[in-house]
Amino acid sequence: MAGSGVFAEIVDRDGVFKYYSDGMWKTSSSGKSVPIINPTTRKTYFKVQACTQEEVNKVMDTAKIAQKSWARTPLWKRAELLHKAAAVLKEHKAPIAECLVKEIAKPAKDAVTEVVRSGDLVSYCAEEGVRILGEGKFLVSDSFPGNERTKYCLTSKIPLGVVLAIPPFNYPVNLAVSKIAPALIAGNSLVLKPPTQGAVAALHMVHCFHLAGFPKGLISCVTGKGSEIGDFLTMHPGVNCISFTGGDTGIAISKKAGMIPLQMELGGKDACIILEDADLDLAAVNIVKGGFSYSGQRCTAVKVVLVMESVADALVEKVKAKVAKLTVGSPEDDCDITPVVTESSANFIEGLVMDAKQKGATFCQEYKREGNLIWPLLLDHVRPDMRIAWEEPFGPVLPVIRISSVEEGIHHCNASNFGLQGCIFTRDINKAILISDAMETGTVQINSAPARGPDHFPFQGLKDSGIGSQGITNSINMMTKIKSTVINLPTPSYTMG
Ligand SMILES: NC(=O)C1=CN([C@@H]2O[C@H](COP(=O)(O)OP(=O)(O)OC[C@H]3O[C@@H](n4cnc5c(N)ncnc54)[C@H](OP(=O)(O)O)[C@@H]3O)[C@@H](O)[C@H]2O)C=CC1
Ligand SMILES: O=C(O)[C@H](O)COP(=O)(O)O
Repeated sequence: MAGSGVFAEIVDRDGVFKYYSDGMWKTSSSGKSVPIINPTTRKTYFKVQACTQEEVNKVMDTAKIAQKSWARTPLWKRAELLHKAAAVLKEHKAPIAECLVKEIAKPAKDAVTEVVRSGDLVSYCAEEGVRILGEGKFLVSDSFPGNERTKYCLTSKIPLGVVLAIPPFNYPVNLAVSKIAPALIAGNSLVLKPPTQGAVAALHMVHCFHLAGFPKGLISCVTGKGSEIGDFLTMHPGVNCISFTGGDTGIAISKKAGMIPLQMELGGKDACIILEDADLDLAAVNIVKGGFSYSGQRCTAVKVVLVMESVADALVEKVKAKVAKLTVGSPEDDCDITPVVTESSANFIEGLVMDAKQKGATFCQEYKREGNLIWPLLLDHVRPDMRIAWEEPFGPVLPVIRISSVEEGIHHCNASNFGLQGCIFTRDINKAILISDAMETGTVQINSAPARGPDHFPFQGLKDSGIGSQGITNSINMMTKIKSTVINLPTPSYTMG
């Protein structure tokens, strides 16, 4: 049960969940709260604090102070605390998963998986951090022309300072720890601004770090609508790095942020290219899993199928048969398709569907919606003049475009403003590599649906899909900078005896 047991201290007497600052759970002086609407019932289920700018300033001050002593904490001790946090997270997976079910309508099983995956990510990050931060580089001057060996250069990876983490609603725990753990193992302090939908799950996750015994002020969590408190956070002079996952908001942030490192993972329009020699059964399984998991609310979801005309009828029939077996209903019942996160999201999705209808797409199922719940919909014979061919529905609606050549498929994929992932189904590995090399996306999956996991794989978006690269190792490195220390010898010294 949310806010009970060890979590009782994170909620106030009025049932409003507190924010976390200076190692304590606090009620905001704003006297205002932000409602979290259960996507299934469309009624307020939780409330969180609407933090003030003054409270953000205080958080930044304590983060800056705490980071200085944290940077003097041995790597093995940092890792030890992260392992403890991972264990606490997993121990309390049930109440945290329940929050995900109520706040973002994540199917119960997937919700538990997200929390366990997050614990595993934190532990892997602890081990990886000890390894890669425990070594640097040693260079000698005479490797460059004209130099004797009179200089030794020692390089090490040093922390950036205060890292601001802003995760999205669809993974409010996993995409939070994917920023928190690398920041901490690298010696930074961390300020978290969770998504409104998913904030209570995130607060429970933060409490697990609190219970693990991290130093006061090192980790903070401020809540409030991104549209109200977001700019103050991302433009705050106390922030030394921003790691953001979400939509076009990230593009706006990148234009406002100062001279600081940015890690952005944004939207996607992941294309699935089906060649004539593809295993259509395998492709159909992956298209349904990739296109409809968590009701399509994943940046790595399959967002458009580009299928060779000669096999299109057969593929569409296979996909239709699998779509018909998807269960539709409440996340508590572990249905495959659950309500999308907000009414505005459902309205946006409906707009794309109506546009496709008006322009003549073939509806493989009747369009059906009840509140935020939209039944899975496959649209065939989609054409490039339809919005759904290019825009990201972030919902259970999947367009199929029939192509007459592989080049046409690659062209459509590369004409998108997005460049996150893509996938190819073919039995010819040579063709797969050629197409993969031609696709302007950060990742290409061969014979499987796009996916970010496993979480140690490098994960990056090109074009409007992001800045920099995620994945545990890349995130750790991105949250450090290099420092060189040069020892100057009075005379050349060669170590060859
Ligand atoms: N690449 C990915 O993995 C994801 C992409 N998306 C894309 O984004 C779209 C919208 O999803 P959503 O989660 O609402 O994404 P948003 O980009 O709107 O929100 C992502 C995060 O940014 C916060 N935020 C909002 N405005 C600001 C601001 N001005 N400054 C700082 N932070 C801000 C949000 O807080 P708050 O919730 O309080 O607004 C949330 O924590 C989706 O339809 C999808 O296209 C969404 C999720 C994941
Ligand atoms: O932001 C997202 O939607 C996630 O990065 C997708 O992660 P997944 O591929 O593991 O679901």
